[in-house]
Amino acid sequence: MRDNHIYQVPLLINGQDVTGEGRERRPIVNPATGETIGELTLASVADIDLAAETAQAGFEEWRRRTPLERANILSVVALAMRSDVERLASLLTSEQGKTLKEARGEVLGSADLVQWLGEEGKRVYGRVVPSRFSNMEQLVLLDPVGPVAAFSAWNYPISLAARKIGHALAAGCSVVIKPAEECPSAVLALARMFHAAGVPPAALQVLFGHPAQVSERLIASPHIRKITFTGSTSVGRHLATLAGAALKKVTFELGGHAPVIVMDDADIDAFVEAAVASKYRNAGQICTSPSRFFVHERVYQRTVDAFVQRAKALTVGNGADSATDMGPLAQGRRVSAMEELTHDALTHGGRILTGGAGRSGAGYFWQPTVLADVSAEARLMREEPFGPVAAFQPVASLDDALRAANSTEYGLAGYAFTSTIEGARRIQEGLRVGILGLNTFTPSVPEMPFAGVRDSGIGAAMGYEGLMEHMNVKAVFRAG
Ligand SMILES: NC(=O)c1ccc[n+]([C@@H]2O[C@H](COP(=O)([O-])OP(=O)(O)OC[C@H]3O[C@@H](n4cnc5c(N)ncnc54)[C@H](O)[C@@H]3O)[C@@H](O)[C@H]2O)c1
Ligand SMILES: O=S(=O)(O)c1ccc(CO)cc1
Repeated sequence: MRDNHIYQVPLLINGQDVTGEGRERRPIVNPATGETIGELTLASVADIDLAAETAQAGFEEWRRRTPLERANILSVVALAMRSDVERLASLLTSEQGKTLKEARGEVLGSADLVQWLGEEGKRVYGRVVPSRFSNMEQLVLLDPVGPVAAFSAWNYPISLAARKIGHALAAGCSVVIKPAEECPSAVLALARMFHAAGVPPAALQVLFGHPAQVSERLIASPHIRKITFTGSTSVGRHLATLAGAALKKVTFELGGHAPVIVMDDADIDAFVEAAVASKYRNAGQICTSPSRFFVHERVYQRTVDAFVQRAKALTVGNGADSATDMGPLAQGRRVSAMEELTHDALTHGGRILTGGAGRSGAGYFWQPTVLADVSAEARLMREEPFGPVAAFQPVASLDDALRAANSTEYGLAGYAFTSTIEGARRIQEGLRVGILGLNTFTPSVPEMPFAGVRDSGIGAAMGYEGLMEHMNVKAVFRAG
C-alpha cells in the first residue's frame, strides 16, 4: 500500500497526465530532511517516441500563430506565475532545498523572462538585402527551427525550464522538455500554466526518465531539430557527440568555475558584502557562482578576514524556515563532492578558515566554507565545486591574476573589482569568459545574452541572441 502523504508526479504528453502501469518510478526526496515526499513516473521508450512525434504536430500548429498571439499567451503565463508565486516557490524549496526567499525570486525572475521572450519574439525581423540583379529581390527570412528537445538541470528548476520553454515557444517552435528528475513538481506546474494560457498541448510536453535514454532517443528522432541542454560539461560533451552525428542545432549551457579578481584599489567593504551574498546564493549551486578568488597581496588578509566574518554569520537550515540564509545542497552526492574537494585542497596546503563540514542529522547540508592559500594544483582550483566553497589565493599583480583566472578550460562568468579605468579595460580584454561583471555580481537578466565560451558552452541563451538560436535563415531570391 502507498503512503498517502507521498504525491505522484506524472509525465505530460499531448496534454495528458501519464502515470500508467508498468512504468518505472523513482522517489522525490526533500534535501532538507532526506525524506521521500513524492514519486515520479519515468518515461518508457514508447512514451519518448510518442512525445517526439506529437511535438511535430504541435510545431505545425504553433508556428501558424502570429508572433503577437504567441506573445499574448506568454504574457498570460507570466501573470499566472506571479499570482501563484507562493505555491511554485514552496514546491521549489521542498524538492530543491533553496530558501523560500530565493525560490520566490526564481519564480518572479522567470515570469519576467517568459514575458520578455514573448515580446522579443515580435521583433525577430528578417532583412531585405539590396539586390545586385535588376528585377530581383533578395530577402532573408527567419523560420522557427522546429521541435526542440530541451534538458534542464536541478539547481534552478523553474528558471532553466522557463528559459528553455520560453525561447522555443517565443520563436514558434514546439518543445519536449526533460527537466531534472530530482525536482519535477514546479516544472510540471509551470507547463500546465502554459497550456492553460493557450499553448496547444502538443506544442509543450514534459518527460522524466532515465536521462541518457531520453536524450539518446530524442536526439536521434527525425522529428527533433534542435537540442538545448543545461548541465555539466561532461554530459554536454556526450550530447554534443550525439547531436553532431544527427546534425542537429545545439545550445549548451555548461559548467563554470568563475574567477574573481580583486585589485588593491577596489572598495573592499562593498566587495565583501556582495561577494558573500553571491557565493552562497542557492548554496553555491550556480554555474556563474564566484568560486576562485584572486586577491592582490596588499589587501589579501583584510579581504579574507572580512569575507570569513560574513560567511560565519550565515544561518544554514531548512529553506522553508524564514530564519535560514542558506539551505541544504540539492543531493547527497553534492555533499560528497564538497568533502572530496575540501580534503584535496587541504592536502595541497590550503587552510580552512570556516566551514569544511556538513551537519549532523538528516539532510544534505554543507556549511559555508572558506579556504585560503589554496594552491593551483588542488582540484578545487581546477574543478567546478558547484557548492558553498570559496577558494582564495593571493596575487602580486593584475597580470598574475589574469594568468591564474584563465588557467582552466572553463569560460562562463568572471568578475573583477578595481577602481581604475585602465585596470577594467585590461580585464575586459584579458579575461576569457562569456559573461563579465566589473565591480558587480549582477545575475543574468532577460535582455542580455548568457553564453559560455570554451568548455562552458556553445551558443547563447536570452537576449536577442538566444531567440536567434531557435531560428533557421532562409535566403529568398525573388525574380520577376
Ligand atoms: N550549468 C548549470 O547550470 C548546471 C546545472 C546543474 C549542474 N551543473 C553541473 O553539474 C555538475 C553536478 O551536477 P550533476 O552531477 O547532476 O550533473 P549532470 O550533468 O550529471 O546533471 C545535470 C542535469 O543533466 C541531466 N542529465 C544527466 N545526464 C544526462 C544525459 N545523458 N542526457 C540528458 N540529460 C542528462 C540530469 O538529469 C541533470 O538534471 C556540476 O559540477 C555542474 O557542472 C551545471
Ligand atoms: O539566478 S541567475 O543568476 O539568473 C542564474 C544564472 C545561471 C543559472 C544556471 O546555473 C541559473 C540561474
